[in-house]
Amino acid sequence: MISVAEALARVLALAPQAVPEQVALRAAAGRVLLYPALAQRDQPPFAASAMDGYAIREADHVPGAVLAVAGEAGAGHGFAGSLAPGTAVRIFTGAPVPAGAERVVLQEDVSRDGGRITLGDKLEAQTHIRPQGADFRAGDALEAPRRLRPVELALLASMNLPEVSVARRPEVAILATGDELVMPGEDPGPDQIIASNSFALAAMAEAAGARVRMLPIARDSEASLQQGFALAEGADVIVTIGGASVGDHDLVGKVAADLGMERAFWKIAMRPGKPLMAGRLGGAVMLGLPGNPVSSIVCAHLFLLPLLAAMQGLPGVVATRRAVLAEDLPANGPRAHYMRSRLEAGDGLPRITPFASQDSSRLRLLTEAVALLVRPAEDGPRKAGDVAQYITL
Ligand SMILES: Nc1nc2c(c(=O)[nH]1)N[C@H]1C(S)=C(S)[C@@H](COP(=O)(O)OP(=O)(O)OC[C@H]3O[C@@H](n4cnc5c(N)ncnc54)[C@H](O)[C@@H]3O)O[C@H]1N2
Ligand code: MOO
Repeated sequence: MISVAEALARVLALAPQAVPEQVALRAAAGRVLLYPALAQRDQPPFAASAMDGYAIREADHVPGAVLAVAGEAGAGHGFAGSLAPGTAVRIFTGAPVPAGAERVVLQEDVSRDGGRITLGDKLEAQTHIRPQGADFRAGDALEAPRRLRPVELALLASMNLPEVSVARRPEVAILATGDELVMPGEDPGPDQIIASNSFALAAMAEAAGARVRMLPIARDSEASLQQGFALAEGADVIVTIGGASVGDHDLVGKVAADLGMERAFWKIAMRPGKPLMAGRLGGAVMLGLPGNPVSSIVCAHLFLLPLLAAMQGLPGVVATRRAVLAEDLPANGPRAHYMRSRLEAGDGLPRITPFASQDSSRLRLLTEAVALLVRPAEDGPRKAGDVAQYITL
């Protein structure tokens, strides 16, 4: 059995390059910007007032100075002339600062009498002027690749970019397999259970930028699985659930191989998730996830999400963080163990406690977990207080 790191490297080696597509800014939320986006103009495009008040010359900035108000500058409507000595221009937040003006005094700090203002006794050091290009200059880049959050959309808009080049969303086909499965809301027979994993996997894939095609459940027969794979035609990633192990009804690997799947691996030194398989099937990457709900979801965190990231031009990494063990742990076996755990605040690093049961069928327990404690294969016994790695769920 190969290690988790080797398995991830082989999965990422299957990832095709990101395909660029041009989309309107309104459709770009959550998408991955593939190339640096260059500002088309300075922002602000002119020296702008940061406050409502009066634009004046530096030489006139003396306590008690009396200045004649020569005109007005509003946001969107600048003052046409230039500011003569001994004069002020009424100015509002966002307005271009008139030529000749060197600072803005707040309206609260002056008294106005008809066409004149008198400066107060106390003067401020701040000029209340935002220099041209203070936020960014024409040609400045929003670096890529990066996933676009709301704030980046606002930045791209202010750079005057109505469209951006983002990675095409990979399409993921999800194929649950098993005679025992029915969909939620259907009428399960006495030996049946409800298919649950696909709902978590679909949501995870969509949150990672993919489009999802949820296929009808395939039965434990070669014909039904072949039909399932046929329905996955055209998808970029085919995720199967279940039928991956060694039982007589675990036919996913066989049917995929018959259809020409080039296997990258089957079985990894990992718990949960041992029977994971991966390969290339036609134009798609195939990930064969184990059926146990926790196993499939943990494998999706460790392999499907990095794969989808890589397919969109992002690094395919699983971020780990550090925590302190809240209790002693016995030595780990030959498979890396991803233990469902809770976290609590500590002094410095958080404290992590794995649940007593790590049964890979227990979804409800998984909903209580916020972290997966990573126990490397063959890790020795650990003491409370030792530092360990975890993955956030
Ligand atoms: N003799 C051995 N038996 C098993 C081994 C082994 O090495 N030797 N490995 C075990 C491990 S580890 C896992 S994990 C499971 C996974 O096996 P499969 O991938 O073949 O999964 P199934 O047998 O189809 O299902 C396992 C379990 O999960 C339920 N299931 C399946 N699909 C869904 C779904 N979409 N939603 C909810 N639940 C699902 C299924 O009913 C089974 O209870 O094999 C061990 N056996
Ligand atoms: O590897 Mo299995 O996923 O432990 O239950």
